[in-house]
Amino acid sequence: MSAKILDIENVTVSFDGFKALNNLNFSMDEGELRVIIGPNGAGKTTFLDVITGKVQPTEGKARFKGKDLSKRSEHEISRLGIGRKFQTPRVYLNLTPRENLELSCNRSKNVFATLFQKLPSAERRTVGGLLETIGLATKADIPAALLSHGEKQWLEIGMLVAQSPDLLLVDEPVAGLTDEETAKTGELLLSLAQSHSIVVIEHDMEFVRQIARQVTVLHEGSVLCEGTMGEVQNDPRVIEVYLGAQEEAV
Ligand SMILES: Nc1ncnc2c1ncn2[C@@H]1O[C@H](COP(=O)(O)OP(=O)(O)OP(=O)(O)O)[C@@H](O)[C@H]1O
Repeated sequence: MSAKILDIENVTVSFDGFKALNNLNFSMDEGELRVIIGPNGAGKTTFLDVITGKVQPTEGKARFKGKDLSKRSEHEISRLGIGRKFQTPRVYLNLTPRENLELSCNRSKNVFATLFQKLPSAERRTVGGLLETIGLATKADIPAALLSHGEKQWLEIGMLVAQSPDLLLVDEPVAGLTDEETAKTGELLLSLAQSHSIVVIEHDMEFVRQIARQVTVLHEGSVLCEGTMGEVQNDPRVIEVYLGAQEEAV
């Protein structure tokens, strides 16, 4: 039996009686890349909030590598090895991509120490490798403010990876990106999936098709169905609550 990196058991989250998650059960193996889709309000963000400790379950348990996450702070959970990428990039715009990555490699030191002290050679190599991985080697030393929206997203993904998490949670990484940037983001996540477990939330179906192996569909706070992209997109329940509505909107 392979180890479960995430195990969510009968989790309910109530906001004043409204169940944003409703008896949700979900598990994921170590090394998996899982895409989560579902209509607006299905509970996708709340699901990530439970994993990162931002929201506590009203009922049920969330476990990471067998460790109960309840009553742990967001900071503690991040130190256990869970990194989260929010929808809008959070990079230091006045610093260069290299400096942003150096800071992330070295969270325990303060900003000035990181910027003005020489990094140990192993860390310099890591930053160099990360700049290659995220496709920003040629823009490593310009202010991050000059990067495109897509490049800022890749930089933030790189900053997350620099902290060596075992599990990456990535919320709508291609919203607002060009088609070319979207395809490159897919390649980046697929390459990171070789060495990390990753959960991606996304609405862009082209992108989901590009990266998805296993897809979980959330609806009204519960798992509606799970399977390969082919299985999920032909499931009449998914077409009814999600994909059908998406096509009408196009
Ligand atoms: N703090 C809160 N207080 C009250 N209701 C909330 C709170 N957070 C979320 N909700 C409600 O819970 C439901 C699930 O929200 P959530 O943001 O998790 O959905 P989602 O699937 O991420 O949606 P979207 O695709 O629009 O981002 C929504 O109806 C939302 O209004």
